[in-house]
Amino acid sequence: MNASLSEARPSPAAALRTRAHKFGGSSLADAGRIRHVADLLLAADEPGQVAVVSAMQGVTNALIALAGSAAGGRDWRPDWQALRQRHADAARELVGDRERGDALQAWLQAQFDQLASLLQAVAVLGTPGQAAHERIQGLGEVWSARLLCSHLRERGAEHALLDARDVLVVRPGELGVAVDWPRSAANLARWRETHPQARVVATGFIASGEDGLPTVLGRNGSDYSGAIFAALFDADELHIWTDVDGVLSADPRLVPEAVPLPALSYREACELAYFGAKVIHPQTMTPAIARGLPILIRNSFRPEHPGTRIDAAGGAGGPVKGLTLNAGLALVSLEGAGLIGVPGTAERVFAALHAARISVVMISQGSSEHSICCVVRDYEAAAAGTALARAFEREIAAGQVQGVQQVAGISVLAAVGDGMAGKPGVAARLFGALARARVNVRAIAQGASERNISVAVAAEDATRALRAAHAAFWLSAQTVALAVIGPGKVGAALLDQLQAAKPRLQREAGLDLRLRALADSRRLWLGEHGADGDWRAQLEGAAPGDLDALAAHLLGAHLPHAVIVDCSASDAVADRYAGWLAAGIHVITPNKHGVAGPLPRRQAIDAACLAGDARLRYEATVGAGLPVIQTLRDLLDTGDELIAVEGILSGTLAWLFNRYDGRQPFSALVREAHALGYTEPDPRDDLSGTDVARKLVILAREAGRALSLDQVQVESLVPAAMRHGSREQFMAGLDGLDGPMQARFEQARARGEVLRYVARLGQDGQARVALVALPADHAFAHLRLTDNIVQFTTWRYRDNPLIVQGPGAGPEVTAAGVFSDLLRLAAALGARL
Ligand SMILES: NC(=O)C1=CN([C@@H]2O[C@H](COP(=O)(O)OP(=O)(O)OC[C@H]3O[C@@H](n4cnc5c(N)ncnc54)[C@H](O)[C@@H]3O)[C@@H](O)[C@H]2O)C=CC1
Ligand SMILES: N[C@@H](CC=O)C(=O)O
Repeated sequence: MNASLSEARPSPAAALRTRAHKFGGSSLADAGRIRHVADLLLAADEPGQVAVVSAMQGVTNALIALAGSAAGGRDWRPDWQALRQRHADAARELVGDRERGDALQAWLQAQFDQLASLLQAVAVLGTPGQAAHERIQGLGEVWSARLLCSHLRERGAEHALLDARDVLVVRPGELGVAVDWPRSAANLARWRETHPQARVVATGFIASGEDGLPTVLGRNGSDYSGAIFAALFDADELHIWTDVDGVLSADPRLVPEAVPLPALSYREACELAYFGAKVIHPQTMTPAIARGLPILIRNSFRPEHPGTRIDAAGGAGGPVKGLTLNAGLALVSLEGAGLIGVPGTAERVFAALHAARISVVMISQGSSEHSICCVVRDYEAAAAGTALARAFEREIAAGQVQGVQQVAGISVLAAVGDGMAGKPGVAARLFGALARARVNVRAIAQGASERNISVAVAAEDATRALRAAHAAFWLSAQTVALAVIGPGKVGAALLDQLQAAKPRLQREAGLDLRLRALADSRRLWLGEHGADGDWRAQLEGAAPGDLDALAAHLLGAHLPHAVIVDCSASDAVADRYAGWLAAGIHVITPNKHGVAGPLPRRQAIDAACLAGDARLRYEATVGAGLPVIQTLRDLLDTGDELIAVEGILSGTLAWLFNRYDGRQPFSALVREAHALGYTEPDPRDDLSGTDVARKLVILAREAGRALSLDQVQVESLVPAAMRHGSREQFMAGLDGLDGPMQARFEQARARGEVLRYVARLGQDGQARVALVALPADHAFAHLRLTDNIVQFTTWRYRDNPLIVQGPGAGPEVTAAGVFSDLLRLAAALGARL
């Protein structure tokens, strides 16, 4: 707040003669803000200074409302009184000197009395009339300029006060008011004779018409005044002070990650402004562009921020500087064989729209000339349709044109940047991002200047489209809306890993993994901005909820990408994958029920993936964090042929038989494995061989074999009597395993062999998982802890199988496998990984 203008952006002092400043209403909201503006002006090291001001925040609207009340016969006095009081209070705070203060209060009272007289006249007439309306609207600037100037003088400054109505002459033009430059310059020269001060405060927004009556410059008029006075005073720079850090890369209400742009060319600024960037109006720039005058957009609340510099060069940057979104539009199109190769069609379309006084936002015509379409404002679509139907009445009647189609609810997304010109791949990047965000493009336009690519999309997709495009051009992180189901052992480890990695991923990979939903078997937590902080606490306070709500919440976020990570072992959750994928939600899981489940379910899942762009990743289902599936996929994708798979696919069973030496009960080891998080939630899934069989099914299916779980020969280690009942009952009766296991162990030992639970998928299609006794020097006899080993015998690796080996169970390694899947997916979605 204390930084001065010159500290904020040093200018070559020797070269600088005059700097123009324009302060918007938010910079002059109250006495405190006006004082701050004075601080900035007084601290500026500039020989000449012109400060052009808007009315205090909200005052112009209040004046328009007062005129409306008076014209409508309503009592305007309370609002008039409130406005008077607001200015009187500000004056009291800004001017402490009794004499000056009294003079200012008297001047204000006279101003408000004049306003009251005007309002009385309006009330009598029942309409303000154009002249009175313009006079009333522009009073706010007269008052704010006087307040600022009086305050500056109170602080010893010598600022002159310029009422723009005494100098600036404008006339109505096709594109708004046009300046009468010669007359205005002559008026200024005359005014200067009596006001030679180097520093001036001038009113924005207002001017005189050619008839000498007060008038206003229209929307964004104060910015325009800033540029006009900058030109009239022959300033070197125009600083437009507002309440944001310059022109942002996108509307921050739609893209909270939008970033301030350091530099723009005039053309880029015009394109962005035209398509909705609110900071600067193109008209504002015309006097500046004509003189090559740099415009700086700066934040009066943060003067130390450099803001955005707009000049002819535009500065460096990526191919796309910013994105805008124009809402409330409609598509109007004309289609038919009667348009092909007929000269003058476009002319007739635009002549008809011009005659109906409809402004065209965007135009698109394919080279086949079979159709031509325009985007117009929603509220003008019906009139546009009627105008075109009338213009092509003959062709429509003859069936050469199929009538006029209208589609409401359209938004236009525009990517803008001088750097797009001549750079291949920019459009591809934009359209790729939109495709991955599931956004359908209705129409496209790109001018030959290649400075703007505009796409028409359905309004409901617009925010998602904008965010996807924003991330695609590295203007912000690639944002992924994430839900985690099943924060048990693996899920909790994953969530902790995600939380720890989040800042680094955001910083280094431009990836924002935003946790927006969490569900376990009892509770559902849904969040708006991501569970930054303690996810355990979020879940703790959560209520029951269903997974439909979770999916709807993810999709409703307008974030480009939605991912569900299922870390449950639930069959019911896996049953939803196909639906989620079809809805465009990516799924990542270590849960085997989806990919190893019944064939029809798996086929539905695969079909959903094929039909859309959503992906399913499940590396951790086999081998936890080991790259088992990826290895097999790479072999097959490069043309190899799977002959057989053999290995130890259960971390739990590997650990149990690596550890079991007959001296301690087998059941004690099972309890330990369960506590260490190696086993399935129900350890019978491991001991029965079902978990291993599922993994074999997953690998077989990966190789294109339609294997089902019931086709796998499975040897269960769970005695028949212990197969039913709850998990708790099973765990309580675990000792029942000890006798049979001890016996098998002793038999093997007597032969010098070891026990290992081995899975095998043969060339003949036979799939078998069983406990086998192996010679003590067998490769499978020398594994450690939870090590899995998977031997792929393929056509290329037929003499010596390719082996993947390493820890195959445990929450941390499994979570890491799931996380890697998520990052690979994010990379495919456009993150810099
Ligand atoms: N532990 C390991 O080493 C490995 C585990 N996996 C798989 O990871 C998954 C998770 O295993 P753990 O974390 O050990 O299990 P866990 O029992 O610790 O956690 C399961 C979580 O799922 C939740 N859940 C269960 N049914 C649900 C439902 N219908 N809706 C929502 N949430 C539900 C539970 O509330 C719990 O939070 C399993 O599918 C397992 O096969 C895969 C590879 C290795
Ligand atoms: N319980 C399983 C966990 C991984 O799938 C195992 O032990 O391998």
